[in-house]
Amino acid sequence: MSTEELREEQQFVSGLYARLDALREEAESAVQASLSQVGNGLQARLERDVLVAERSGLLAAFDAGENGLCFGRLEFRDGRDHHIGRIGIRASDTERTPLVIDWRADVARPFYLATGHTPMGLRRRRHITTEGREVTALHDELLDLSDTTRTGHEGADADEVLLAALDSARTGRMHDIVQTIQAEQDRIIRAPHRGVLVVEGGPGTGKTVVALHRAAFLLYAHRELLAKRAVLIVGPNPAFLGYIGEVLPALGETGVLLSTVGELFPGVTATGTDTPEAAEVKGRAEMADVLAAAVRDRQRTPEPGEPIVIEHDDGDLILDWTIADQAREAARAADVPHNLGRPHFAFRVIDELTAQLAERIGHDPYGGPNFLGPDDIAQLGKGVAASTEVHAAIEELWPTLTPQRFLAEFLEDPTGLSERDADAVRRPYGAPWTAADVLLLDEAAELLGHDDSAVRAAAEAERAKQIAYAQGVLDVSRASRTYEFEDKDEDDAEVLLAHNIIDAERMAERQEEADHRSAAERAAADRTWAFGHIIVDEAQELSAMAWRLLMRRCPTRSMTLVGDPAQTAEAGGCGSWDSILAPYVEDRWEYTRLGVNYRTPVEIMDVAAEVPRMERPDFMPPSSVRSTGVRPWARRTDDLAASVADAVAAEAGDEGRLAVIAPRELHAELAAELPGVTAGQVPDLTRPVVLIDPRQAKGLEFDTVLVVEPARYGTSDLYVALTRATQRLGVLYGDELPVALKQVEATP
Ligand SMILES: Nc1ncnc2c1ncn2[C@@H]1O[C@H](COP(=O)(O)OP(=O)(O)OP(=O)(O)O)[C@@H](O)[C@H]1O
Repeated sequence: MSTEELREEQQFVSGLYARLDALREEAESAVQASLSQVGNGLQARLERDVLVAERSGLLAAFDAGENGLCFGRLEFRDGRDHHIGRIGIRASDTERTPLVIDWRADVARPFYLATGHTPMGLRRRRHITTEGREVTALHDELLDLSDTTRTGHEGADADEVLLAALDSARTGRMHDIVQTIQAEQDRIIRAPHRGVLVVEGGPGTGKTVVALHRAAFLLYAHRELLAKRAVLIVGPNPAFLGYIGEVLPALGETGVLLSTVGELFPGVTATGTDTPEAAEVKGRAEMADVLAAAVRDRQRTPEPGEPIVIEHDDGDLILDWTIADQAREAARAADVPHNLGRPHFAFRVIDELTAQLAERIGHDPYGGPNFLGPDDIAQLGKGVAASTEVHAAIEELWPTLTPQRFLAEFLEDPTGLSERDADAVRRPYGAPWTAADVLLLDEAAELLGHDDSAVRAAAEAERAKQIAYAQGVLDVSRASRTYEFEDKDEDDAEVLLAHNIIDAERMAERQEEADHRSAAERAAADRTWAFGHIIVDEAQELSAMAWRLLMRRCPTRSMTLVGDPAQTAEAGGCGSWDSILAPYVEDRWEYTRLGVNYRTPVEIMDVAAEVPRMERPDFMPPSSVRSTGVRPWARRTDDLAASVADAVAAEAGDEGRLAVIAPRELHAELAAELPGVTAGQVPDLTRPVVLIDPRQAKGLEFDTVLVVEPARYGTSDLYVALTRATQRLGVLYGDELPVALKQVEATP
């Protein structure tokens, strides 16, 4: 191995870190300086906020660069020579020479795609492995086979770097894969952002990690749009979101909101749980019609012949069926949500009651015209409109409803459902909200609408004021040149932030953002937010009502959906991509498949595949990239807790993570024998031993997995549980072993 090459590369990388330090220092002192700036009034504050916001974005990216800043090098046949890194950095010379190219730039693509067959102009591709700031290894691949020069770092196996990554001990947090993205994954990561892209693949094929890198790529390629509108990533549960939460920050990206669907109704925290039956009913597409009908039911009339009699200073007002029915028809004809229809209803009722009063008061007993003129009638109308009794009657017939009140009342006494379904969802008023309720609350919010015209008008006026103000600031700044908006390292900013001009509108937006929150935070607090792109993981689990909610959050339908129908566990999960997508985009969506399993070694995958094969004999799992030579084992026991504890002691290594996957009803008993174990709804996955149930295991991975009482799981839950291990799998049971696992029992 040539130490000279290693030394040269180390020199380059050290220089790169020195530049990173200088840039970071510059950004930090700019932030400090502007924070301590005591300027005069609003203008100074605005300048300061803009600067701090921009520099903080830079700082996040610089921090991301700290680990694995540079991991590759491309030497082209035409003499071009580029280093590839986690972020792009330029030199401080006048040309702003690129020192390291962002992995997302086009020029970096051959790093992931070039092969001996299609070298894409490359002569040599180098993988640079670092620990901290130290270069520890180089792996070279010669793509131009006619080239006879050698560096001494040519590996026997081009996949050495990939295999080392796959074999490494797990930490309880997902890591990025920028160094080893595979060609089939790269194509998905960089696919055009418009429209719906479906990514299907078996366990461990990298669906999640690819989706996250796609988010990073899209934020890079469409920064102006996506930084403003934010990207939403939807995952199945909070533990999973914690597991994947560090990938994007490690890539320098923070403009992303990670959420479960159940967290997408601001102001509501779902703490309750549904029975599987209730969740299934609540997730059905027909719930949209059921709720719409329930809203119409709240638009009432008095019974014919039983009018509401309203006492009024000028005599009783009779609100009968005819008046209410006509007012209701008029309000419904306006074709607006319920709460916005209420003023139409109220207007009609007040009008009719006023006419009634005028008829009575101004009536000419001798048959002449009414005594009252238009002014008198208008005066009467004002009196009717001001009457609290009249308003109470209107409220009774067409109440103003919040989604929460409407849904709580509906669930207390469900209408429009079969008796069995109604029994499944019925529950007392005020019971805690569940994740499936959130879908119904969102639907209800659409049906009910919110009369916020006054609030919106005020917000628009405020925004216009801010734009005018920002324009003034820009004019002054241009004239006096007392401060610079442009980054001194503007080209770096171009690489990192893709901006260089601040216009008045953007500046006004910045001002709005600066005092409070990022786009992602604002999106989290706004039910009507339209995201720039939505990525849905474990998409096969979402119900029809969940899809309605998500589609409302993404009117442009710029979405990436990843999932594996064979891992569908929820009864309400949608069957096929077709049935999910047809109502929204018909057949205008792209489908792609990932076929290689990077997680589970072939020994474990062979066992796991038997499970779905029981139901579908032609089932083909993704092919595993690795083989460990370690076969899974199964053991029968009369003392489950003690045997699990023994197995944990025997299997847990010094490094890495072990998961005991067991039915929830056994958790207390097992945890008692496992000191230091982490369990519960959101277990700390970074701890060495974790106790979870099969549903919680979704999307996660561990070095070693012990599956307990597998006969108690459904097919897909068992398949998920068996495919979580990167190294070793053991099965412990007291009841019985499912037929699909009989072959494992035979192993010693
Ligand atoms: N190109 C790659 N380089 C290094 N590691 C990779 C690569 N692709 C996937 N992996 C690793 O493989 C493992 C499985 O990836 P991931 O969790 O994204 O798979 P998945 O398809 O979402 O699986 P599941 O459906 O079982 O949840 C992760 O540890 C991931 O980092």
